[in-house]
Amino acid sequence: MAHVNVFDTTLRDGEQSAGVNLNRLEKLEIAKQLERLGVDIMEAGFPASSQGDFDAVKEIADTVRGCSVTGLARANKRDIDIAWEALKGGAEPRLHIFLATSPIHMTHKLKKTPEEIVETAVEMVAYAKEKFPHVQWSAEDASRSDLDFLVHIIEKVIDAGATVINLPDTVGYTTPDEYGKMFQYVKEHVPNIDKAILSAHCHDDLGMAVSNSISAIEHGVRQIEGTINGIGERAGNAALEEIAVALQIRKDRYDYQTNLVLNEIKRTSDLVSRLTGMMVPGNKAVVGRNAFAHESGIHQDGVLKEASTYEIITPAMVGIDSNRMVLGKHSGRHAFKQKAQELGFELNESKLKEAFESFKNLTGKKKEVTEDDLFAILTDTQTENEDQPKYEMKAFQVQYGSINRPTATVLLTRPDGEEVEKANTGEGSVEAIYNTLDDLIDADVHLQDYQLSSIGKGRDALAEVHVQLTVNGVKASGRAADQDVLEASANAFINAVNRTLNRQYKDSYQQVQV
Ligand SMILES: CC(=O)SCCNC(=O)CCNC(=O)[C@H](O)C(C)(C)COP(=O)(O)OP(=O)(O)OC[C@H]1O[C@@H](n2cnc3c(N)ncnc32)[C@H](O)[C@@H]1OP(=O)(O)O
Ligand SMILES: CC(C)C(=O)C(=O)O
Ligand SMILES: [Mg+2]
Repeated sequence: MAHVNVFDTTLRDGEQSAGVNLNRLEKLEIAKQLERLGVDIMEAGFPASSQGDFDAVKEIADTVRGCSVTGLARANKRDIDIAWEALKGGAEPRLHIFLATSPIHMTHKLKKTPEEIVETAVEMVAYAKEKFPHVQWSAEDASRSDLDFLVHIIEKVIDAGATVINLPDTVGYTTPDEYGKMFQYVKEHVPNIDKAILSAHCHDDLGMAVSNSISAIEHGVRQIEGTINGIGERAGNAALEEIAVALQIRKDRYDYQTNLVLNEIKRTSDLVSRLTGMMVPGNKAVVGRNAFAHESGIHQDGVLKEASTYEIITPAMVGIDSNRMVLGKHSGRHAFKQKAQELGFELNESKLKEAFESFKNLTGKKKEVTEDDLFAILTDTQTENEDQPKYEMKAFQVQYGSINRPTATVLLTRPDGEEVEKANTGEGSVEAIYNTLDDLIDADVHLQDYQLSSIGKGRDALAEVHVQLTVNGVKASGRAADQDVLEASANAFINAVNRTLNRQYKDSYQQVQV
């Protein structure tokens, strides 16, 4: 199995993401985690670019011992000298010099001829080699460079002392096939290529950074550059966690290994996301919040029976505790039952059916059904005596305005099955409902206490109402939860009345039994 070095550039190219700015301590914290993750080389920054970056690179180089620390430099003596000052205390001082080789960059940006580019590259690699034991040279914009020019300059910089040759797809333009062939061509045509390790550095402008990187590995590259969470210039770099996990999961096809400690991936991703402020999209491969979440019933059922039906990566492999069953609009009975059991409810089939219907009903009204919502639904269903006669509200309507007295119309099924409807008014909407219910219920009912609270947060939180009533002189409490405050209020009232009916029913039942 061939070994592929992991070159992490989260702290350099990753920090080049628009809007990201890490201070020295933040960089150090990420560097320590990258060391735990097992990267072979970390690019800690661009020392000549600012005093802040110089200080951060120096501190990281002086601190980290588990891997090689490198820094970026343009092809000029000043950048190289400053980089040496920052990196010389490192365990294995390493410099990364870059110079563009594409016609577009040479002509318009550097304003140099190809010959001048070769001369500068050779001179600067040789200069760097006087200080650094390891020098990596990058042909910026290699994927848009002339292949024979690349072959020519690579041979020269290897002769000048470069031990790693990086051929970046700087603008994310290449395709897996084309990028692979470029490395193949270089391997076949550069006579001294065996003296250097080939490296790939891909950007994600066309969404192909990871595929391009893997193609490069298949064509002889033994160092892969990228960032955690794929952050980086423009659309970002190749996401290292995706490459490492792809190599592991598809080891049947890819005979390569890295030193990455895969179960440190999640922690590294969280840390980078928090400190850079670059949120990881929910659907991001390997580390996204939804990468191990299942909401649709068929998938949940499959995963509950055998996780590998819909999961190709185990959460534990990348340091995530477990998969998540998200109960929502697309969920089915199997997952609902499992969640109910997790929450401590043992429901019989008919109660499960009833609770499931209430849950599905709620998913039509609410974007996310939380555990608290489920608890409320399951408590209601579990504590409801299904065999007993009861009042049930079929429909209600409240007319409310600042001028007119609120009026409630309620359609109710009585315990004997008869449907009755009445309307009444009140000082407020809840009182109008309660006065109407009073008229419809065959008992002397008095409200003693009413409490309203919310289950969860947000505009779509459930309202929970607790009431204390006296029903024919007997104290009764009732509760109900609903997304609508008025519906919860009505149902809490009815629930309290039904509970006294249940008590009477039970008493009479027990008398018959005796
Ligand atoms: C593909 C990449 O990711 S490359 C890395 C990109 N990263 C960064 O640029 C982040 C840090 N950069 C910076 O802080 C600044 O750009 C600095 C400090 C490096 C330079 O700042 P300034 O001196 O103000 O120059 P500025 O950034 O405007 O222009 C870049 C100069 O470097 C030159 N240059 C670009 N690449 C190279 C190179 N590889 N070797 C030598 N010179 C280079 C440009 O031609 C230009 O030179 P000019 O001033 O003679 O026209
Ligand atoms: C500095 C180089 C390697 C780079 O980041 C790129 O070309 O994308
Ligand atoms: Mg880059």
